Amino acid sequence: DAKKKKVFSNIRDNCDPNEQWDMIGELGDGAFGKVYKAQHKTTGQLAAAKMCVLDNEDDLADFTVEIDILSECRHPNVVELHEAYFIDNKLWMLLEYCDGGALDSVMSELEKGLNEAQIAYVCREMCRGLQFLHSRRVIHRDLKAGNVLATMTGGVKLADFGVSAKNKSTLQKHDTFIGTPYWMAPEVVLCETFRDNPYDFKVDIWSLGITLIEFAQMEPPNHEMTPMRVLLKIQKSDPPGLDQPSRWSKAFNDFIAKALVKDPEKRPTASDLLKHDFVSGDLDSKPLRDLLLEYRAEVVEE
Ligand SMILES: COc1ccc(Nc2ncnc(-c3cccnc3Nc3cc(NC(=O)c4cccc(C(F)(F)F)c4)ccc3C)n2)cc1
Repeated sequence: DAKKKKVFSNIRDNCDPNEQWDMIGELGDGAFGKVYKAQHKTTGQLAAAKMCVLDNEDDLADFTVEIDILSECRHPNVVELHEAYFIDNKLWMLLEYCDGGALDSVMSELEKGLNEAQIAYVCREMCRGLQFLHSRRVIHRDLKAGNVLATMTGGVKLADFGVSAKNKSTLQKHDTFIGTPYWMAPEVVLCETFRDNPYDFKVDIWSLGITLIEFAQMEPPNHEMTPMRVLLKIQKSDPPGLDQPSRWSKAFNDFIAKALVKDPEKRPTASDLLKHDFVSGDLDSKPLRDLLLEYRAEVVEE
């Protein structure tokens, strides 16, 4: 039938990825199954391979939303899907391997936040990724340092390892699912987002602002509070800012203030923010590449 046909449009049916790829290491054990570091047997290309066991066909339908998004959203600042396979009730997704890892791991391994030059460069790349996703009517909904991947050549890629809105329906079947609240926009906390609300995509702009504070301070605002307390605080309080504003430039403080506007209609778009002087200068990837070399040295040492 048409639906089944559609489901297999981006997926290789009944091909075994292990024929073309060697699993050479483990990258994580996600909510939906294992993630491996994989190497192509002939080209040597590296990939991150996620294998999910699907107990029935309609779970497959949920995962094809993610595959459709990744297949349609090809952009330098969005993680790239190489292949998807479906065999023996197992769904495999192989993505380009980002050899710098996720930026929250970099900060926790080095036990320090990013400096302003690194933050400005990463911020510009994230805004470009968001501008692209939003132009494709895709809302990320779970932006945070843990969902930003880097490459040793200075690439910055938006990813989504959690169980975000794309697969939310799977989770809502079992229980109500609320993501980590620290990065959550006020309108999400107040459940003011409703069907085809034209400002829904603005939730990513708020989370971007919170993620910039996370890059600067290693943790998002209110990280010391329980998730429930944070939900109340976000909707009640004025927008957060940097703990020590004087340590940072006026442009950085101003960019955060612009992104963290409580009213989504007044909050700027990613395109608006790309004109801000915090990210419109001549930004270089070198500060970020140097940080990743430091991180690699640390990790290799262990
Ligand atoms: C621990 O050290 C490392 C070192 C390198 C890496 N590099 C790396 N590179 C690429 N992917 C991954 C990865 C790690 C753990 C789990 N999943 C990963 N990638 C991945 C992402 C996805 N999906 C998305 O990123 C995604 C899903 C929905 C929407 C979107 C977006 F909106 F951003 F486009 C993105 C699907 C399958 C996989 C294997 N990890 C990670 C950890």
